[in-house]
Amino acid sequence: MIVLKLGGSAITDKDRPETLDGQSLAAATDAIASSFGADGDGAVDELVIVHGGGSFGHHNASEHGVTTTAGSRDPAAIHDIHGAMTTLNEFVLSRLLERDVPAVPVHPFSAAHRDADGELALPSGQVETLVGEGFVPVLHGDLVAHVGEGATVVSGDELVAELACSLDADRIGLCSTVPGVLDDADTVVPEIGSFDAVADVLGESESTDVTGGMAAKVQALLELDAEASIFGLEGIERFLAGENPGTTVQ
Ligand SMILES: Nc1ncnc2c1ncn2[C@@H]1O[C@H](COP(=O)(O)OP(=O)(O)OP(=O)(O)O)[C@@H](O)[C@H]1O
Ligand SMILES: C=C(C)CCOP(=O)(O)O
Repeated sequence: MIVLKLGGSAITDKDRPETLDGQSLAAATDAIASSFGADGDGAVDELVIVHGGGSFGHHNASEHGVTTTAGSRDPAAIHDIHGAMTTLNEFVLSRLLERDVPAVPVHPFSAAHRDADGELALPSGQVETLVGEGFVPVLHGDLVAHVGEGATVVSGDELVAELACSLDADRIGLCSTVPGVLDDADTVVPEIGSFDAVADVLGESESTDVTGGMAAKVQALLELDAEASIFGLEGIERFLAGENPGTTVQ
């Protein structure tokens, strides 16, 4: 079982609200299509995809003052933010379907919630069953009901971390707009074993981002038992083939 996140910054133009990066999304979905269901060694047949928001959720959430901890009880705000994410989800699904990947949507807003402490509960039975039936479930960063807050943002990275545990994933990959975690000299750090070792170079996203950029990503991955990779678009095919492109977080 592989859990792969397509970062919003990799598949959208993060600086222009609700703008797809069509070329990058095509490259990502080409890479997935050539690995999923392929014959021979290393073929991928159990895959869950999660995508982030990029320019399709962060701008909306930011305008409404909604983050992973500060929520909203305004139905219009909720429709706006969730609607932006389902629009992007439709684009991702259609590009995958065009390439014969049996992709189907799973919307976290309808399934997950946070308790009063912000702990996320995400059922995974539907995802596991869909995978067992030959589908590729495609989840996305979204809003979730949050006790005492209305609804707050859940990032794709958080969903990946939850699914990795509940599905006991063998491999976890995060594709972003960078080729991995970069050091001061913009060189890819091959391995990260502790947050302190890289805290100085880890920052937020350069674009509007309500979920914490690279620092939050690394923190979420360090909490997992399994190792995870962070890589750029060019790394997807290698990752799906069993290699460790970019940065390995363990
Ligand atoms: N040390 C670092 N190495 C690499 N990127 C970093 C670093 N520090 C901060 N960043 C920023 O983190 C960004 C990646 O995080 P971001 O949350 O934007 O990624 P994403 O998951 O692809 O997008 P989204 O959150 O929209 O799904 C990079 O584009 C870069 O601007
Ligand atoms: C902003 C929203 C609604 C989702 C963000 O998901 P992410 O891009 O994975 O952080």
